[in-house]
Amino acid sequence: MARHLITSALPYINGIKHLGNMVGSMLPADVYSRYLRQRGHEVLYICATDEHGTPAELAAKAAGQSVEQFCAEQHDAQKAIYDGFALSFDYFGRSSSQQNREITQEFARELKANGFIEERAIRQVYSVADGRFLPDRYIEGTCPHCGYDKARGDQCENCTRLLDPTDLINPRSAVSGSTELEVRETTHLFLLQSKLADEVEAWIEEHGKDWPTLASSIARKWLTEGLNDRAITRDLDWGVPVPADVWPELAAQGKVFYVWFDAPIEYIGATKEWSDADPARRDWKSWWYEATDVRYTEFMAKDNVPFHTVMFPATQLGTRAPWKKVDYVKAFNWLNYYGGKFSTSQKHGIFTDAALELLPADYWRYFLMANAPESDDTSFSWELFATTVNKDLADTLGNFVNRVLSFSLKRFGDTVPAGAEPGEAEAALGTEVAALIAEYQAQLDSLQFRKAAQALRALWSAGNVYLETKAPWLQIKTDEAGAALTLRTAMQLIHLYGVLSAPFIPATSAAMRAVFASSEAGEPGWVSEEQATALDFVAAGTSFTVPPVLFAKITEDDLAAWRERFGAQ
Ligand SMILES: Nc1ncnc2c1ncn2[C@@H]1O[C@H](COP(=O)(O)OP(=O)(O)OP(=O)(O)O)[C@@H](O)[C@H]1O
Ligand SMILES: [Zn+2]
Repeated sequence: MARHLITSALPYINGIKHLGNMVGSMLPADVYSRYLRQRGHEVLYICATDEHGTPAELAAKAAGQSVEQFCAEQHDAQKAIYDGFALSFDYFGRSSSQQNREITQEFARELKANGFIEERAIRQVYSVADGRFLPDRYIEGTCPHCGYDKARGDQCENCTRLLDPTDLINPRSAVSGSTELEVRETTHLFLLQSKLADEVEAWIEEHGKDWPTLASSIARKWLTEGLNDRAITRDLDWGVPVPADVWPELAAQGKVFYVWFDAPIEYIGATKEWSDADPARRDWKSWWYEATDVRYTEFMAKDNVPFHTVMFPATQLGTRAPWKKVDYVKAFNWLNYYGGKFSTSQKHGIFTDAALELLPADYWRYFLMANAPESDDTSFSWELFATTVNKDLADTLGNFVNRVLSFSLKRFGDTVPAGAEPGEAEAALGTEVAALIAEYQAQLDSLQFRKAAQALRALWSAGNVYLETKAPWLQIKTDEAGAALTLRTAMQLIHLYGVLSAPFIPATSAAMRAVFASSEAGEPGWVSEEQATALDFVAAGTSFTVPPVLFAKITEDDLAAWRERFGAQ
């Protein structure tokens, strides 16, 4: 069995994430990790908070905290929410860790030794009032093309033209509003990506063949536009310092690496954090270095694709060391919320903390994955959310479980009833279920999450159709043994659902498995085709309990209140 390394794009530290972040990176990675573990694979799912950069510094300042304190608190706050969403990280690290600092510096040393880093003097805008150089996006002014007066130094969001800060009319600092700006010379390290362009292209040709179109097309577009040399350091207080043994002068000036240089390296850094927490049993290097038996899958939304398919591989290739590179890039489009993209800075949409206040994680997990923005941008609407929850989760799954168990309890007591031997209907059901499981597996193996959710729903529906056809509430009047068989068979499905639904709705799945006294505690395994066809998981005579309602229906009143609270128009 292959070992599976899985990472999801690092959530930035500047605040609580929204449902767009959740479905565009961490949640699908979790579903996939859970699925692979259930299939018996060795899985390492790594994520971390991305903590460096100017936005973190400014957010800390706004909160009246030191940046270290701010990041530590925000990391814990995000981690608590991810626990609430049942994200099964093997490790959730921090890009500001000592481990990441050391590995990032080592990458830079190797790139320098191989001739891929060089010092260049550049002219950059300095704000006298703020006492700092301003990154392009922190300079605002009037767009020379369209006259929009809040254009940023890197881009005008009104006409989308790319800008240089010196293009702006009446430039001012976005930090303080000061117009006392000067252009000063400063020296930075440049990663000579142009020297690596051919190699990266050849690597993508060879390894990107099976990537989904969204990932490979963005990577190719980026290459066609040309891989330029990039400044990989900044004049900031907060970041991985430039190593003094190689660049004593720059280190003395307090230069740090640019956040996009150290963030992907944190996938490795966080793996070392994981390993250092239990060094006797964990070996980070075996996952990353000469790791030919590892299959590495990355999850992210489309804006992160260039960094993961082009820039990070270029960085890895430039070290000339056998670092594990990505095998499969699962990229997502945007989840939108009424009139635009979910946005942290604009506080637009539903945030993960608020979502958990409304409903348990499984409601969100299922809805988000069943409607994941896989082939296109997708819009969240409260109506779609309510319909999905009410139809799929409450009616098709929850009601099935409750109906079967309550009726059986009433007529046959609290153990799985014996009754007649399985007949034709049960054989047909077993065959159908086995085929649906094969479909479900195939979709999960190819990371098609919407289709996988459809296959799962089809499995739940098959149980309902069987129950409606056999109608044990009528059967019992004339054929008690037959009614018992129907209920016993339906109970096999409840156990089966408890196993197969676990990647999507882990808590509810555990509740379904716990219905039967015979089920083993802990994470479930998977089912073979023979087991699925035989539908013989829980023996007659096993005691069971009727769980509380698995999914409550969303009412019109709930909807009205939520639309109002979350500004849905
Ligand atoms: N609306 C969205 N739909 C799907 N994925 C998203 C969405 N917004 C962000 N992502 C993804 O979430 C992951 C974490 O992103 P990050 O924490 O950097 O936030 P972000 O991209 O800055 O989002 P925002 O602009 O809302 O702050 C990234 O892979 C990013 O591409
Ligand atoms: Zn403009």
